[in-house]
Amino acid sequence: MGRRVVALASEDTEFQIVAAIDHAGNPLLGQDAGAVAGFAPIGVPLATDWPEEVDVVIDFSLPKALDHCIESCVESSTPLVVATTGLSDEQKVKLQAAAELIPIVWAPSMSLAVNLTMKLAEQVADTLGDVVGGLDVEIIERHHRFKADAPSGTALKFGELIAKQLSDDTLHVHGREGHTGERTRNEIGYHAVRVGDNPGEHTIVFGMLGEKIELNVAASNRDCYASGALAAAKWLQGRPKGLYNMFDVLGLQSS
Ligand SMILES: NC(=O)C1=CN([C@@H]2O[C@H](COP(=O)(O)OP(=O)(O)OC[C@H]3O[C@@H](n4cnc5c(N)ncnc54)[C@H](OP(=O)(O)O)[C@@H]3O)[C@@H](O)[C@H]2O)C=CC1
Ligand SMILES: O=C(O)C1=N[C@H](C(=O)O)C[C@H](O)C1
Repeated sequence: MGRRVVALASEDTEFQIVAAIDHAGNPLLGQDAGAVAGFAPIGVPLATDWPEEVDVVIDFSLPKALDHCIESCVESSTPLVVATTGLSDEQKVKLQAAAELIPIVWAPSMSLAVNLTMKLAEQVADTLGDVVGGLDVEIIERHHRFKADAPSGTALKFGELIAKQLSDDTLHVHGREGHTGERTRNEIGYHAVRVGDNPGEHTIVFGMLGEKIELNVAASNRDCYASGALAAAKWLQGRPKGLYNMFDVLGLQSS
């Protein structure tokens, strides 16, 4: 994702890339970030040093890298876009605490289509929550074989938003195996498929007795996430401290 963010930002005159951060063990350190992204050099080497003064930081990394990123942004009062998924509960609390000091956009998917589909999913769950015979919700996500976390942060977010529209005692069930017995009415099932270079696909199945609805949203490439993160970075400029998400950025927040 770092490569695509660099590529799209370097084509956008509103951005000036001043740093590209990776960890000390990365063999590409010292190489020009533009060239690493497959384009012309931009005069910014891949480095470990945190820049002193920047307008915004975009983080697509690993949970283990995020703590340092949050601390550095708080220390330098820099707005932050967090796209990394698979955070621990402790990290989520840390992020919330940091948002009391700096403006942060945090979202498991920066994609416009995914965020819009989340709104549709909320609407379906709200409308069908009490349907006669019951509503079964299953979330199937597909990603590339390199993905480190499962289920995807986006699948978990879909589940969280849908659960808010259903009963308070919703159970989140990850996969099924063996003699599971009948499916209960109050569970949301998650299924993580890892195949090839899939850039991300989510299918939300709302199953009833006699009919079903499926919402499917699929990326053709990863630029939807990079461009969403860049839109979030622009949107953050001049915002007060606080924790925001892509619904805020895209104007999809319900009143
Ligand atoms: N919110 C969204 O829209 C999206 C979120 N994501 C999430 O973004 C994250 C990154 O995804 P992706 O780019 O595919 O993953 P990659 O593994 O390809 O990239 C992660 C990068 O972070 C580097 N890294 C590791 N440790 C550190 C560190 N301590 N400091 C700085 N950089 C470090 C890795 O280096 P090395 O390879 O050497 O370990 C690697 O270059 C994942 O959590 C993914 O789920 C992805 C797409 C969209
Ligand atoms: O790792 C990925 O690739 C993606 N991760 C995010 C997630 O976990 O939801 C977003 C997107 O689906 C791509």
